[in-house]
Amino acid sequence: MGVEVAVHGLSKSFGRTSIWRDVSLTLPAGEVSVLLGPSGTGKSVFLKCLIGLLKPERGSVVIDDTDLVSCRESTLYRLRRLFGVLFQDGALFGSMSVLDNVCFPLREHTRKSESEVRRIAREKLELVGLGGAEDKLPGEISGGMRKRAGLARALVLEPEIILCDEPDSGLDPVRTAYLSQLLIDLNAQLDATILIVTHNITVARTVPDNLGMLFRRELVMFGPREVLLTSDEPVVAQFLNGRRLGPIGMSEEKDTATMAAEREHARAGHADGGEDVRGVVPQLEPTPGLPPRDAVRRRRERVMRMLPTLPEAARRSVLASVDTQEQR
Ligand SMILES: Nc1ncnc2c1ncn2[C@@H]1O[C@H](COP(=O)(O)OP(=O)(O)OP(=O)(O)O)[C@@H](O)[C@H]1O
Repeated sequence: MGVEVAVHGLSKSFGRTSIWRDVSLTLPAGEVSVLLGPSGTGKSVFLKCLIGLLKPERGSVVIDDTDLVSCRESTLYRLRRLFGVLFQDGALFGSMSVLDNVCFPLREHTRKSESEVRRIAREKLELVGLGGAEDKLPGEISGGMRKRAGLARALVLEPEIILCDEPDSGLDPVRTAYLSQLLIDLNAQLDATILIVTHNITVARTVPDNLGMLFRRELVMFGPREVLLTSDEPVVAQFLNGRRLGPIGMSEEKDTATMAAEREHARAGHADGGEDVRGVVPQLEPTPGLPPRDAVRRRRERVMRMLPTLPEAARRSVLASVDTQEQR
């Protein structure tokens, strides 16, 4: 099973520019979490801090009782082996075939024989539905296939934690839906802890067990999906509905005068865009034939324990989903 990642009081700046401060959240072991946030709020920087590629000024990232921020270089190297990362652009080597790209981490980090390396790489390519593309170069396959090849490469070292930086960027809605299903299927098969960074509202609504959001250099919220999906918090509600009306503007933050003017426009019947979808939509389930996700049972127990602390709307939604699960 995947491991828990406990982030406490994390702050990161570049020079005098603070990216975010005092971020605390726990990625529960083996569950799928999504981190949302407008462009430029530091989601990718957060992922890089989690794997120790960037060093935050303050705070801790604890995995298996070890703080990855303050540990020695050799310990960091060992802890990094727990992670598989899908970078935004897939980060494939353009001159290597898809198969060689996926073999790469095994050749670099293990002493496995060449036939074993190829066997594992082919197995992961099958898992992401790329069995037939192994001899192609990255430039010869579609963007969606490159994402899946990047995912196969992220999986070869059997990671316990999978980080996906905008797996949906550049994909059409249909391919995004396939990728979302793939992530849920992988979670059912591997039981790894997964964190997905995205702007995509549909992914945020349908994939994760837990949702969080970064805005104005802070973690606005993080918790069970029902909490954010039923939240009236203006930033969260605006983002999850893709509306112009609200605190988030084109360059991240709006002043009060702009917000007031936009409210007037909306009152006068000017369309605001957005979907205005409210409430908790059903979460994706593994493809029929795959095992059920163990995370669902563990999460149910965990969320039931925290039920008294949740807002009323979230509580009702959790109880309704528990009823549905029990009726099956
Ligand atoms: N190595 C770096 N040195 C200096 N500034 C950086 C560095 N890496 C990122 N930044 C800055 O940190 C901020 C957050 O960047 P980041 O890529 O994490 O945002 P993001 O939320 O992932 O954005 P997007 O959704 O558009 O990908 C940006 O202003 C970026 O310019």
